[in-house]
Amino acid sequence: MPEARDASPYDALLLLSFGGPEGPDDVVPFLENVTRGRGIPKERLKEVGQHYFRFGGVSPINEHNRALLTALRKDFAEHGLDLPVYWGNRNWAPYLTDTLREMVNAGHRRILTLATSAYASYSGCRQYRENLADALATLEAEGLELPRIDKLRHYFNHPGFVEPMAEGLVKSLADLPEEVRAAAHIAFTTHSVPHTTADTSGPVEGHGDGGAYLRQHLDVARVIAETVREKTGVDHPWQLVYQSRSGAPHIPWLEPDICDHLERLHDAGVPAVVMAPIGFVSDHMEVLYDLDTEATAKAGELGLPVRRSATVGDDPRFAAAVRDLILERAAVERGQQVTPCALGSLGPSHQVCPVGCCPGRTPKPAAAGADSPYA
Ligand SMILES: CC1=C(CCC(=O)O)c2cc3nc(cc4[nH]c(cc5[nH]c(cc1n2)c(C)c5CCC(=O)O)c(CCC(=O)O)c4C)C(CCC(=O)O)=C3C
Ligand SMILES: [Fe+2]
Repeated sequence: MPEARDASPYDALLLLSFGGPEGPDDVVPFLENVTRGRGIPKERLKEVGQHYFRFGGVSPINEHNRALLTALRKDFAEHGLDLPVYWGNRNWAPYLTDTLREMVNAGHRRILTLATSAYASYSGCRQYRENLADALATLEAEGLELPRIDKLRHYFNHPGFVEPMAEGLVKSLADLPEEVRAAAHIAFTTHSVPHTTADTSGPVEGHGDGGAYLRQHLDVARVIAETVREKTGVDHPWQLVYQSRSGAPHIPWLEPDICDHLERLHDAGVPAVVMAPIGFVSDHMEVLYDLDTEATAKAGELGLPVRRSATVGDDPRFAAAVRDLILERAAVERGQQVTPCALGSLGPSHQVCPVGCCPGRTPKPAAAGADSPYA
C-alpha cells in the first residue's frame, strides 16, 4: 500500500500562470505578447497600458505567484510530499518553454500542472494547454526527450479554494458601517468573456447558455453566500456580475459590468455592496485596477459604501488543497479508487479535459487532455 503522500507517477509540479510586467519597460512588450493575433482594439490596449503604468509598470501577479510557490513548498515539506515545484508563464518571464526545458534537463518525465485559473474557459484552461503543446513542440525541435504532462482538475469547488473566500467576505461585511451592513448586497465578480466563449466552455455536452463557465461560478457563488449566511445569520442578496471586458464593442460579452451594477443597486436603494472577485486566484491587475480603483471610484461618486473581499492568494488552505488534488490525481493515475473533494451541486470536475472542451476560435494542438497529440 503506497503512502498517502505518494505523488508517483508524477515527479514534478508546474505552476502555470499568466505572467505580468515587472517595470515600465515591460508593459508594451507584455501587452504585445498577450494580444498577439487576438484582435483587441488599439484603444483598449492603450487604456490597459495606463492601468499598468499607474502602478509603476508592475503587475502584482508575479509576486503573488512567488508567494504561492513558497506556500506550496512549505506545505509539501511539512506533509512529507517530496515533489519539486516549478513555475512558467504564458506571457512573461519565466516563460513556460524555458521552464519546461529546465525541467526536462533536470530529468523530469511525468509533470503535473496547476493553472492559476479555477474554472473552465478557453483563457483559463485550453489556452494553457495550447501553450503546453507549443512548448513541447519547441523542445521536440531541439531534440529533447518529451515529458508527459497532465493538468489538475478545476478546483473552483474545492473547500480549500471556497472557504478562504467565504471567510474574506465575512470580514469585508464586518468592515462595512454597521447601519448599512445587514442590507448589503454581495456582488460576485469574474472576468467577462464573449458569449460564445462562455457557451462553449467545459465539456461539449454542457455547451450552450453560458456553459460550464457560468454554471461553475454560479455554484461557487451560491455555496459562498450560503456559508456567509450560516456565519453571520444574515441572508445577503447576491448576484454574479462581470469585469475587465475587452474586445470589439459589437461582440457580446457577459454582462452586467460591475460599475453598471453598482449604479443600478444604488438607484434601487441598496445601501452597501461587497465585491467578491471569485473568478480570480490572486489580487492581480484586474482586481487592483478594475475593482479597487475603477469600481471603488464609481461607488465613491454614488456615495455607496463598498468593500472588496480577499482572493485566496497564498492562503495555507489553498496550498493544502493543491496537495490534496495532486495526491488524488496521482492515485487515479495509479489506478486506485479516490473520493474527490468538492462542495456545491456540480460535483468534482473531470480529471482529464475531454475532446472538444473550451475550444478557441481556431483549432490548435493542446497538450494535457484527451485530444493531446502528445502521449
Ligand atoms: C477568463 C480570463 C481570465 C481568468 C482566468 C485566468 O486567470 O487565466 C483572465 C486572466 C487574466 N488576464 C490578464 C490580463 C489581460 N487579459 C487580457 C485580455 C483577455 N482576457 C480574457 C479572459 C481572461 N483573462 C479575454 C477573453 C481577453 C480578451 C483577449 C483574448 O481573447 O485573449 C488582456 C489584454 C488587454 C485587455 O483586453 O484587457 C490583458 C492585459 C491577467 C494578468 C493580470 C495582471 O497583469 O496582473 C490575468 C490573470
Ligand atoms: Fe485576461
